[in-house]
Amino acid sequence: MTTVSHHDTPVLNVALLGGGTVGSQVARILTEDSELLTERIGARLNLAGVFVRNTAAQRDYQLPSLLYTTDAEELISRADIVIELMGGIDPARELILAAINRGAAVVTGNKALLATHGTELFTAAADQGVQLSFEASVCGAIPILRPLRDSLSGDRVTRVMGIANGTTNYILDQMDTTGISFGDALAEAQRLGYAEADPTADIAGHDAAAKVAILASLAFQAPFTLDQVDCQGITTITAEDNEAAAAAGFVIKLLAIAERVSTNGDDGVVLRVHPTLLPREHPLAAVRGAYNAVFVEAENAGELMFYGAGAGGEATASAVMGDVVSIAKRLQHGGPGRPHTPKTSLDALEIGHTTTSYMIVVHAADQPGVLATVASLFAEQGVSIETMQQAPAELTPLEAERAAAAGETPQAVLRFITHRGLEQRLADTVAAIEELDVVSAVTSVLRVEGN
Ligand SMILES: NC(=O)C1=CN([C@@H]2O[C@H](COP(=O)(O)OP(=O)(O)OC[C@H]3O[C@@H](n4cnc5c(N)ncnc54)[C@H](O)[C@@H]3O)[C@@H](O)[C@H]2O)C=CC1
Ligand SMILES: N[C@@H](CC=O)C(=O)O
Ligand code: NA
Repeated sequence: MTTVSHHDTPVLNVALLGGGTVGSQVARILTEDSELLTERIGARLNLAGVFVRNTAAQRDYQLPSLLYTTDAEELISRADIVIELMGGIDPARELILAAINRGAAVVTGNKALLATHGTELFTAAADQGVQLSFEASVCGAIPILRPLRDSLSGDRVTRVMGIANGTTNYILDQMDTTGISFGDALAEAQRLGYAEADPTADIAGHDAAAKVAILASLAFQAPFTLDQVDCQGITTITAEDNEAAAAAGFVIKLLAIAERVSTNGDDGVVLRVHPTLLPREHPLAAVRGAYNAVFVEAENAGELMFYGAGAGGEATASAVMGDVVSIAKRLQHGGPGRPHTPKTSLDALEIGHTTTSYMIVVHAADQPGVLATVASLFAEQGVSIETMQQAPAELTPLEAERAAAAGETPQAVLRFITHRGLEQRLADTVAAIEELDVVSAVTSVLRVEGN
């Protein structure tokens, strides 16, 4: 079905099923990043149409109205790659099968479907020799499925454990840190595009259960389904639970766990999703908002941790597009696709171009006006001060005696932490401070990141 455009660039037709939170962002990337994608793939991705319920509805990213259609079959018949972002079981299942049977490759983010009808879909794809990719279905933007399937395929995974649902993590985090009610936190998660169309799937744990079934299928190389997961959601968590957990030094997280178990001659995998108390210093306790994180334990690799945005339109669209580009490269070039060819036109820039913040420790005369003088140098460079602390310089008794005898001005230590600013301006500020007569030394300049 690949066609050639009038510029001799081959064209791959893409059908998008669903134009909601994630679908809209995929449409945006296909449109706005078309040139970049063409350069990476060696073929142009042509968005042939978007299957929706209502062609007249307003969307997060609006395409020309001609591209919206309610005729999925016709759209699929014109596609090399079909991206399913509708959610739900039917008609998503039937449409994916129709695409596969027509020889189109499929990308989906539909964990509910894969965790219930995965075997049927993967068998159909294998029979037809087409790709079915689904990185977006588990933990949004986090590349977790490909590492499990490919990178760890020479190892034996023993356990997968993590936070796999953004909505519930957001709700629990908001309840824990702001005291907001369950209902308000859920409404906010829906507004931000984290929740499923029916958020019961999130709060009852079914979404995390579907994800852990998919994770386990790849980790243990055996098919697992949603109904095999022991699942408890967060609907029963009360403010009292939160208070008791906090008082004991814990935080409540909804964990999804799949582990290889061999007890009393039974060898298999236990799959579970439930609210869990974690010590506040545990790495998973620090996973805030709609972020997800997954620990993978393997016999030879040891412990690995994957972390990133677990939900949201843009983040999830990134994972969808990763699958699309990978498939498109294979369709275009065969095998694993064209090797990565770096762009030579992109320059490596000097560090002065970056933005960061500084901690600057200044030893200066402890006398009126000095602080204002030093602070004015920040202002001159447009550097904003986040915090400033002043303390008298700590001298040993011997040093103090010697300084007094020499008639030296008492010294103060000023410690500044700046807001983020252009590195060059921060460096220039430090140089200007060092020039001041009232400054005896700048004793420490360190960059601050992660603030
Ligand atoms: N929102 C998120 O953060 C993430 C979502 N996903 C998955 O991606 C998929 C899409 O999610 P969202 O974009 O959030 O959903 P959404 O509810 O915002 O969008 C769904 C779209 O599909 C269309 N649609 C649904 N059923 C249809 C039908 N029967 N006929 C025609 N059109 C239909 C809707 O009109 C809408 O345009 C789901 O499978 C979801 O589980 C996966 C990872 C993250
Ligand atoms: N509803 C899901 C969306 C991503 O998979 C979540 O909250 O994690
Ligand atoms: Na992912």
